[in-house]
Order: sequence, then C-alpha cells, then structure tokens
Amino acid sequence: MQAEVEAVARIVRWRMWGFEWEGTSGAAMANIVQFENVGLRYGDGPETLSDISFALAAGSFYFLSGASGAGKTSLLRLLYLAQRPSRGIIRLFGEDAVTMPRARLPGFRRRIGVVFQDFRLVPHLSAADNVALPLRIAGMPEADIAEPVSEMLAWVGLTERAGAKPETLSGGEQQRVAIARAVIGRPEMLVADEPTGNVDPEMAERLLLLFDSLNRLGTTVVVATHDLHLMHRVPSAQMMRLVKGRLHDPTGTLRHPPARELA
Ligand SMILES: Nc1ncnc2c1ncn2[C@@H]1O[C@H](COP(=O)(O)OP(=O)(O)OP(=O)(O)O)[C@@H](O)[C@H]1O
Repeated sequence: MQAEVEAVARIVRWRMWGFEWEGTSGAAMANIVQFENVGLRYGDGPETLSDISFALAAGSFYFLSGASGAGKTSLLRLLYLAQRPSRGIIRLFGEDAVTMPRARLPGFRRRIGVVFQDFRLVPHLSAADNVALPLRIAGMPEADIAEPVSEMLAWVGLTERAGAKPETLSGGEQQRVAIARAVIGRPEMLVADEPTGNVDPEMAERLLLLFDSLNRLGTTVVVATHDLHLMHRVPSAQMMRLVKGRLHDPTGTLRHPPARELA
C-alpha cells in the first residue's frame, strides 16, 4: 500500500488552491463539513432530504449508501455546493456555506474534486486536456502539466486514449477520465457519485486504491455507491446510509464523530 500512496503522491504533487491546507500529519482531527438539520425540497414537492445532521472528520473516508432515490446524489450536490438547502445549516471548511456570497463559491468549489454520475467531460477537449483542466485553471505552468497528466492517465489505464475526445470513449473510459480530473489537483475533499458504476471489478479495485491513497495523503473522501463489495475493501471507512431521505445514525456517531489524533 505504501508504494501506491507514494506513486499517487508523485502524481498529485500539485495542490490546486493557492494555500496550504492542513494535512493529516500530527494535526488534531477537525470537522471539514457539518450539516445541522438540513432539509432539501425541489420546487413545492415533498422534502427529498429531511433532518440531515452529520459531521465529516477531516482526513476520513466515507461511503454513502442507500436505495435508488434515497437522496444520495442530492446530498452530494449539497456537499459540493451545487445546491443550496431549503433549511438547516451547512458549514464547509469552517465557514457557513448557506449564506456565503455567490462570488465566493467558485473558490470554495475548487477545493473539492467531484466525480459526477454523468461524468460531465468537456466535449471538445481530449481526455488528456480534460484531466489537465484543474491544473490549467489553477495556473500551473504549461511545462509542468504533461507529466502528471500522463502519469494519471496511466494509472487509470488510458495512456492509449489520451488524445481521444469524450464522444469516442466508452462509458467506463469516460468515467476514468472524470476520476483522473477530479483527483489530479489533490483536492481537500473528494466527492464521487457512483464512481465505479461503469468499470469492471478489477478496475473498480484500482480506482478504489487511488481514492484510498489520496485519502492517506490527507484528502477527505466521500463515495456514494451501491457496491457492497467495494465498501468492504476500505475497512477504515465510515458508513453513511440514507433511508428515504433521512440519515441512518442510530448511535449518533455520524453526528458527533469521535475526536482522534492521527499519527
Ligand atoms: N432536480 C430535481 N428536481 C426534482 N426532483 C429531483 C431532482 N433531483 C432529484 N430529485 C428527486 O429526489 C429524489 C432523490 O434523488 P437522488 O438522485 O438524490 O437519489 P439517489 O439516491 O442518488 O438515487 P440513485 O441511486 O438512483 O442515483 C428522487 O425522488 C428524485 O426524483
């Protein structure tokens, strides 16, 4: 595992926001996200999410599960600030994300890597240019971009497809480009919606290894999945389960994560 973490560390050596964030070394665990009685209603329909309260401990790995329609994607959209809640409090990176002025949202979003369920690749850019996008947006010198991009494409098994446009890629290939793009800037938080839904079990393991390595480098990871097998592959991960728009938290551990020191 250490070899994989080091390999990933070499690829994601660039941090895409312009300041240092607290890694895991010796730092006391803080909560990177806090939801208090959050509700979400689309239009004037019933609440899709109700009374959602939890905190995500910085540097932890979470799986989000739940039946189809339980509200996983909706919860993730609140997390990466694509959606404002109808009620409740959301604190992200220590700030109130609900009342935050719109102008500040892009800066916050840049600290979050997102793997969308429908990939959202830029259609006129090649796979390599899609992966390079976060680095270019962050102003990384052009001369420094090619190497991490090709290493990342190699990790997800797409070296041969680097020049291909998204429309010529299979669903699984597009998904791997989307994952490479989400992780290449070593985000502070990674949010992934069914990131292994279109790949074979062997590739799913490899992608999970990538998430796990990124997590060991300090990124807080949240993965929504139906795949029980996948969940068992990260024994240290915490489970979050949505049941009809409510978070199942009988012991209150999600609401009040135990404070712990990392080595
Ligand atoms: N933009 C929207 N407008 C109206 N209703 C929506 C919208 N997005 C989601 N919903 C509804 O909210 C509920 C939860 O949807 P959501 O996509 O969050 O569930 P999910 O758990 O991610 O499902 P799946 O596993 O099938 O992706 C569903 O009933 C869905 O129809």
